[in-house]
Amino acid sequence: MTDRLQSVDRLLERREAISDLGDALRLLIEHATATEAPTEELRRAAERIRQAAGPLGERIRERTEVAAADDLLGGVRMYNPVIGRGSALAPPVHVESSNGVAVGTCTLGLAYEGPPMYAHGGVSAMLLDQMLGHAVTSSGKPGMTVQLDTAYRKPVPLMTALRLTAEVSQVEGRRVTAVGAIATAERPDEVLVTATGLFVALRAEQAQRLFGPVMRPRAS
Ligand SMILES: CCCCCCCC(=O)SCCNC(=O)CCNC(=O)[C@H](O)C(C)(C)COP(=O)(O)OP(=O)(O)OC[C@H]1O[C@@H](n2cnc3c(N)ncnc32)[C@H](O)[C@@H]1OP(=O)(O)O
Repeated sequence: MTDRLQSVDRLLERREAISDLGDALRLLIEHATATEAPTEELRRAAERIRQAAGPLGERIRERTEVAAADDLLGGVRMYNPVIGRGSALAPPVHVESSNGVAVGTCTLGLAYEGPPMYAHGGVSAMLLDQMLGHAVTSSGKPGMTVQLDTAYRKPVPLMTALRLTAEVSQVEGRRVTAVGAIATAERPDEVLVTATGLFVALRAEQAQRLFGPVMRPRAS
């Protein structure tokens, strides 16, 4: 096997392990949120979790370093808080996007609760920001969100399969507008939350100023 194939294998294996750890953390968070276990059990669990966290903290990256398993240009972000399989915060949303249109699916557990039984409004905004971002990126003009307007028409139910949609609606020079919505998978035409986002493609000097350190090749 060539070195390149071996390193691709190692990368895939690492991503698989990161996803597995992410699944375990999400299970932990969901159980820790939903648990009505005895107080003593909570204390024991906290101790065990601290012990498990220790070795992971022995080698950590700086803010200016991209995760070794990520591929920025290829759009692989293992720890993105919406889509990242390795992120304990991410539902995670599964997204397909092309030509300025994005469709996503996810189910939100109790950890995302705002009003009882329903999602926190900030979580809905976060999901939609990400979805609009995918639509914009897939249109070939990636940018950063400079404005996000959300309208909450009906509450988003937890523990229910959701369908998220987004599409580019306008392109004006460096400014790209996209619109999106959250519905349940069962009733995709019944809109629960909508969002309109304005994205701005960065000028080269802006990209350099904001992302200079992570754009440099990794020292081996
Ligand atoms: C697939 C991956 C999906 C990822 C999805 C997640 C997306 C995100 O969440 S991004 C993170 C959140 N966003 C940010 O942190 C961005 C913070 N903002 C900034 O850093 C700056 O506003 C920046 C660099 C984007 C643009 O710089 P700024 O100096 O504001 O604007 P500038 O470059 O001069 O001009 C851009 C244009 O946008 C306009 N603009 C900027 N902000 C706004 C705004 N809030 N409303 C309306 N127009 C605006 C400007 O007026 C200008 O218009 P024109 O070209 O017609 O004169």
